[in-house]
Amino acid sequence: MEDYKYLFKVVLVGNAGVGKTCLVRKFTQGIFPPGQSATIGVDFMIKTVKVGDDKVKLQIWDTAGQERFRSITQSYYRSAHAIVLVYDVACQPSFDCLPEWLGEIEQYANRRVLKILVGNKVDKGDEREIPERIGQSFGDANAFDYFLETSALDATNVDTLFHEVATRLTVDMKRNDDQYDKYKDDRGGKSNQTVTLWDRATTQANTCCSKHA
Ligand SMILES: Nc1nc2c(ncn2[C@@H]2O[C@H](COP(=O)(O)OP(=O)(O)OP(=O)(O)O)[C@@H](O)[C@H]2O)c(=O)[nH]1
Repeated sequence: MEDYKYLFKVVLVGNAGVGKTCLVRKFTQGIFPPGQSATIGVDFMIKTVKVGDDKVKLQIWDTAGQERFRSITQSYYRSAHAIVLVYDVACQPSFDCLPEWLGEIEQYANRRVLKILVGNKVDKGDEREIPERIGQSFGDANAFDYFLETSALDATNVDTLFHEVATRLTVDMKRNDDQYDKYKDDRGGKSNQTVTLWDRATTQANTCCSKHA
């Protein structure tokens, strides 16, 4: 029996070079990899975090931003509980491509997916091209659940980002569990598979199992 309550799949997307791999490695391994090369296809890493008294396992999928991998990465959207869309605050084209990425999310992801917008590389200071308030208003206007700015280089908000994802998904899952329990109680303890719940089988532990280069 695995020692965690929930398993969540988190998928990072965004233009090539915005820092997706560096964010994942900073969070999972505590390092900023020197000379990080472009991701080929997809890669994943796992980290378990505590949310209150619960252990929650995050399976973090790091996708390639390059256009040529698009058909591979699209297939990872469907099973994601959260999608983290990353741009580089010092790279206007990476921000300008956000609507295109949103289109992909709408087309391929679950309608209830948690959507997080991240402006990375805030350590770049004077090189910044996208002010924080512009990122925030894009997030608000496009129904993102959460927006924040990060730096994989100096670790700004990296833990906060993934803990926020874990916390929001756990709260959501617990709410579903409560509804499920209430539903069973209402039926005198009998459950019925017609109840619509969020991907329970794959989520709950111990059940069965650059864009432009
Ligand atoms: N200054 C600064 N540089 C960063 C940061 N994060 C990543 N980088 C640099 O940006 C470049 C690209 O980083 P990656 O993590 O490979 O970017 P990616 O989004 O995974 O790129 P693809 O795998 O091609 O999609 C590397 O040279 C990193 O060193 C950051 O927070 N600050």
